[in-house]
Amino acid sequence: MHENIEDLTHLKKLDSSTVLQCLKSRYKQKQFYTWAGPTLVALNPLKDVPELYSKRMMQLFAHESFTYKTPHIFALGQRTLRHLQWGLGKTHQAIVVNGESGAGKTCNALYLLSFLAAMETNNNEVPNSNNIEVLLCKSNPLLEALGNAQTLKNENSSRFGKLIRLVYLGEGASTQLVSAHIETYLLESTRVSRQAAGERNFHIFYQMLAGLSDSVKVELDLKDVPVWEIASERDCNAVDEAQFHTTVAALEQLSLEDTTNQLWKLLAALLHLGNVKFVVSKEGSSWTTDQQHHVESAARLLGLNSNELFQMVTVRNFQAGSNSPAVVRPCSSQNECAARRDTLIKLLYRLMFDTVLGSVNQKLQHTNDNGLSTPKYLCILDLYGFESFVYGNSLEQLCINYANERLQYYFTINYLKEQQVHLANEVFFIHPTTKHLTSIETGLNLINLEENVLDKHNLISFLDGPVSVFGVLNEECYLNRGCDDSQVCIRIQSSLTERTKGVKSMPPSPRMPRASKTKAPPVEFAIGHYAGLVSYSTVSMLDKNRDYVPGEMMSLLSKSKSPFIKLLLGKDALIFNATHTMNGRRHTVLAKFKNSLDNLMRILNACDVHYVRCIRPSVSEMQYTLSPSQRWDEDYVDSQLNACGVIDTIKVSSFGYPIRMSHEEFATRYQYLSTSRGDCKIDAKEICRRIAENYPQMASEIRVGNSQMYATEKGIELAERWKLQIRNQAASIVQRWWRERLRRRKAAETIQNWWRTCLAIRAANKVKRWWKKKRSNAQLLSKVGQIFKSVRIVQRTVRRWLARVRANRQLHAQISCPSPVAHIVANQESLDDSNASSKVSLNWSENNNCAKSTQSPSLISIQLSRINYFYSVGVISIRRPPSVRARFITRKTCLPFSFIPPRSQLPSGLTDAYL
Ligand SMILES: Nc1ncnc2c1ncn2[C@@H]1O[C@H](COP(=O)(O)OP(=O)(O)OP(=O)(O)O)[C@@H](O)[C@H]1O
Repeated sequence: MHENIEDLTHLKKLDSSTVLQCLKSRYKQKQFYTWAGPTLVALNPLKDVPELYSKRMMQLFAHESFTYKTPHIFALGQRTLRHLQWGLGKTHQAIVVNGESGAGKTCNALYLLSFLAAMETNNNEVPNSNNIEVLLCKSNPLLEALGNAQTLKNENSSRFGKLIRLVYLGEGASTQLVSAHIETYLLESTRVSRQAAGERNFHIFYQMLAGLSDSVKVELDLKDVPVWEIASERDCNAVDEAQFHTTVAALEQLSLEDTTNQLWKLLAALLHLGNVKFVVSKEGSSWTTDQQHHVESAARLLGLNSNELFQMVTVRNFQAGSNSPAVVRPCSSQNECAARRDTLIKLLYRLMFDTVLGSVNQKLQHTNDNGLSTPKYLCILDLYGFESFVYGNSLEQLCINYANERLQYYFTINYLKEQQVHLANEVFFIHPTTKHLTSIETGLNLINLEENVLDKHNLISFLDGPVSVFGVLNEECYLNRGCDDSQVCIRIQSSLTERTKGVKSMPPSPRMPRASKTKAPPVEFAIGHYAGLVSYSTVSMLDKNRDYVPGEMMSLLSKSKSPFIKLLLGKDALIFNATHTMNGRRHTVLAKFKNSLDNLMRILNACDVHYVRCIRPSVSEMQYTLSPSQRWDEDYVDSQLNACGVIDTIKVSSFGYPIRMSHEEFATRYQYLSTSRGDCKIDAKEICRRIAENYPQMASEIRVGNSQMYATEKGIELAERWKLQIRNQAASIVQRWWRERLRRRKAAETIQNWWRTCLAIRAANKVKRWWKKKRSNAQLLSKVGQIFKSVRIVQRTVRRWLARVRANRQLHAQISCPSPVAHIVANQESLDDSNASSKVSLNWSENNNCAKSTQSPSLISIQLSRINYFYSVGVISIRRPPSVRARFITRKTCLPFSFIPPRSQLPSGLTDAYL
């Protein structure tokens, strides 16, 4: 019965066969991921397993406690993100996904990216289409279309290396993804013009041929062409058309729809150029072609003159010195013409790839940097896998394998060796109850890395040192002395004979003629890489390394009327200049590649690196129909495990502590776990010791070393959990105390309220009483007032009456007293009488002077029978015109003082009396 455990470091027996059996039994149970200490071993299922990467799984792994138990690519993503958020180890984090071609690197990197994107949107919200994580996921199909191709090993092989740098801002849970940048390494541009048998060009060509509408094809002259030399339509497969729409959608989603048409134009031009073949002209001194229509189409699509284009491809410009005039000479052979044509095709494709990538990077650029916090990077490196073909490994394979070699060396030095040296030098504080790790105390003798590391170091210096494969190839390119392929091969072999550790004798390839029989010059050399022996062919290696772009090609392209070509060249002007060294020589492909790898290593050095080792269970074609056990090729898996150092990792990790931090950092972070917190006299190391003492459960997970603290992932998880627990307890104490305070305050307020209410009631009662009293007084007053009012009315009435009586009396008295005032006395009978005038006694002074007198009487009384008529106003004049008896002219109306009978009752002749 084989052990089936989730972490290979927990195996009782740490050897290859036990590890293999464990992985095999897990593979059969469809458990494709296994921990090897901090490293994740990912077995390629060779078929889709959607349930393994579902949204539900993402949600499960987003939950912290799940992280360190179940091996999964999401668990590694979650762990790395936690390290970034908590600031464990270095500020920046990196995940290196490596393995052979077809082992599943790209798939795992994509799942990782989608998990990180989901974590950013909290797994359930609908993300904004302009969010960085969404744009990143959208850019993937586009980059795959432009940079992936079908190879013998993998139907969707990445033909470029990719470093995705995610930029986060903020601390802890508020850490947020703000931008991203995709850096690419060495696009295999030679594939555009030529592919090995059984392989295809980049996917985009087939997608275009399968998906473009007829009208667009007519516009691009793509119709009715029997064969395309660089991307045969016959190689189109069922998924190309569907993928064409995905690529177009990705271009639209990234707002690059303007580029789409230009892209098809450029790719169509490359197809046309690829079909151009060269024949010697009739005169024999120049070149011509049978495919003039392809030249015409290519020139039209590139915005160039067709004659100039053909001329540029078939005629070379020489310049002996910078001051000497240029010499123009036709190419010496068909191959030379074809090479110049291919250079143009490769150049345009590479520029197009860089421009599209530049646009994608612009979209992913950081927009809301608040400048308050320093950015933290989470890098995902998906570099091409180790490659070794039976025949035809060339400069591309040399670069790819060199990159893998350097990554492997980095891993060996930075992880395994460092672990070993560190653990050996540290004298650990071991808790008395722990019987674990006695091997550390007695010394680390389990792994002997010395020789291994030195070997790798030698091999890398053999590849890129001053006297090395790269050295020879670069030197030959710079000297340009016309060395042929076999001379280069011999130079590589002979100049490095003393360093034969790296160069091993290589049996001739089956396809190569045997040297002994044919005496053919050697064109192959072999290198013993960490992953196996690889034979490289030097055929065309120098040309590929030189990657020469003729000046006349650049000047012709700069005359293009196409704005897209101008855009590509705008970038290339910089690239073209940058490809020249200080001494005027052009940088070779190998030199540029080494520079970019040096840069990559610098980035990785600034990061805490986590590894995903992808393992392909079988070397043969994808065997979807076979059962998992049938798909398992033990020797092949074993070689991969050994090659990528999984076995070494397991050995070191079984007693290693991947997380390290200074005593001070640990003490500050976990001081809550120490009983002596806040005591400044105790040093950080002592606090760490006390923490380790306080928690024996953590003893095997956390070690107090001489120079720093060591912890396992589990140890940190436990420490974080306890820290949280203590914080929660402290928080609940503070809350309790605070609530108690609030309750007391509330109680005091209640008492104060009650007392204030009592006081208020008392005061109110007082006011009420006073008011009552006041009101009774007021009532009394109002009664008195009413009495007074009544009294006043009575008084007024009485006074009026008295005044009237007095006036009457006065009137009577006036009448009786002789005065110059007219006194008219009339009786009723006389008035009634028709001859009244005779009876009315008008008694006034005959002298009318009184009317003029200023002393007019104040009251005139006219008695008619029993009625007295009073006129109290001064009479100005009394007249007796002949028509009436008498007329009294008064100063003002006499009405208020007079009793005026109705006119009908007035005696005739007194009509005016009341004027
Ligand atoms: N986790 C996985 N789930 C399902 N299928 C997978 C998985 N990993 C890999 N595969 C299958 O294996 C194939 C090769 O994987 P992938 O392209 O990721 O390899 P690679 O290591 O990136 O290769 P290269 O270096 O050539 O780009 C995929 O096309 C897919 O069919």
